Amino acid sequence: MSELVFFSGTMDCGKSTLALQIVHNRDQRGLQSLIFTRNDRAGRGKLSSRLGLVTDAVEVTDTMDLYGHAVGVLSRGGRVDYVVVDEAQFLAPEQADQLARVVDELDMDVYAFGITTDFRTRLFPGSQRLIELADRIEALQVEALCWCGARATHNARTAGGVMVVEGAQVVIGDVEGGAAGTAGTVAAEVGYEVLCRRHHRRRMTRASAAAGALSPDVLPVNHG
Ligand SMILES: Nc1ncnc2c1ncn2[C@@H]1O[C@H](COP(=O)(O)OP(=O)(O)O)[C@@H](O)[C@H]1O
Ligand SMILES: Cc1cn([C@H]2C[C@H](O)[C@@H](COP(=O)(O)O)O2)c(=O)[nH]c1=O
Repeated sequence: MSELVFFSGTMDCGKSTLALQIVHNRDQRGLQSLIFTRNDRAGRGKLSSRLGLVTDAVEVTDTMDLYGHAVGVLSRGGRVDYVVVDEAQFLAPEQADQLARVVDELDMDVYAFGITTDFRTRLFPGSQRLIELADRIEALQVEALCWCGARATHNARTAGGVMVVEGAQVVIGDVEGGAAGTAGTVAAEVGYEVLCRRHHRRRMTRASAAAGALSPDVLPVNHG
C-alpha cells in the first residue's frame, strides 16, 4: 500500500539530506523519482543539503497542481515510481491534498520533508495539511540541538542578531545568521537558530545567552 509520509523537524536537522539519500537508494535500484521543491536556498529547481549534495527538482509555484503535474509526466510517456517533496512547509494546503491524491489514485509513495512550525511557533499551512493527511509522520533521528544541549524543537528568527517574533511568515534564510537564496522574500540581515522550547519562550539565543552570562548585573558581586 502506498503512503504519504511527512518527515518533519526543525531547520538543520537533516531533512534534505534524508530526501537525497532516499532518492539515491531508489535510483540505485532503478526507480524513477519525481522531485518537487520550493524556495530552496540553492535556488529555483534545486534540492540541496548542507552536506553539499544537490539535485535538480521541479520548482513548485502557487498555482501548480502537483497531482496534475505527475499525471502530465505519465501521459507524456514519462516514468514516475515515487514522489519526493522538499521544503513542503511552503506548499499551499490544497497542494498537500494533491499529494494525497497521488498516493491514492496513482498508487505512488510520496515522501514530504519540511519544518512544522514557523519562527512564531505557528504551523505553516502546508505542514498543517500534511499532518492532517499523512499516513505517517516521522521525526528525524539526528536531532538538532539548542545551544544549551537540549533537543531543538523550535525555529527562531533573528534580525541583526536579535530574536524577532513578528514579520512575514516566509523569509528564506539559513542558520548561523547567514541569509541566502534567490526565491521568496530574502532579507540580508535575517538568520535562524534552532532552540529548545524553553529558550524559544524566553527568547534566549546563543548570542543573547552569552551576552547575559557576561552582563555585569548577573556577575557575582564581590563583597570583599
Ligand atoms: N560539516 C558537516 N559535517 C557533518 N555533518 C554536517 C556538516 N554540516 C551539516 N551537517 C549535517 O547536516 C545537517 C543539516 O542537513 P540538511 O539536510 O541541510 O538539513 P535540513 O534540510 O533539515 O535543514 C546538520 O544537522 C548536520 O547533521
Ligand atoms: C522558521 C522559518 C523558516 N523559514 C525558511 C528558512 C529556510 O529558507 C526554510 C527552511 O529550510 P531548511 O532546509 O529546513 O533549513 O524555511 C521561513 O521562511 N519562515 C520561518 O518562520
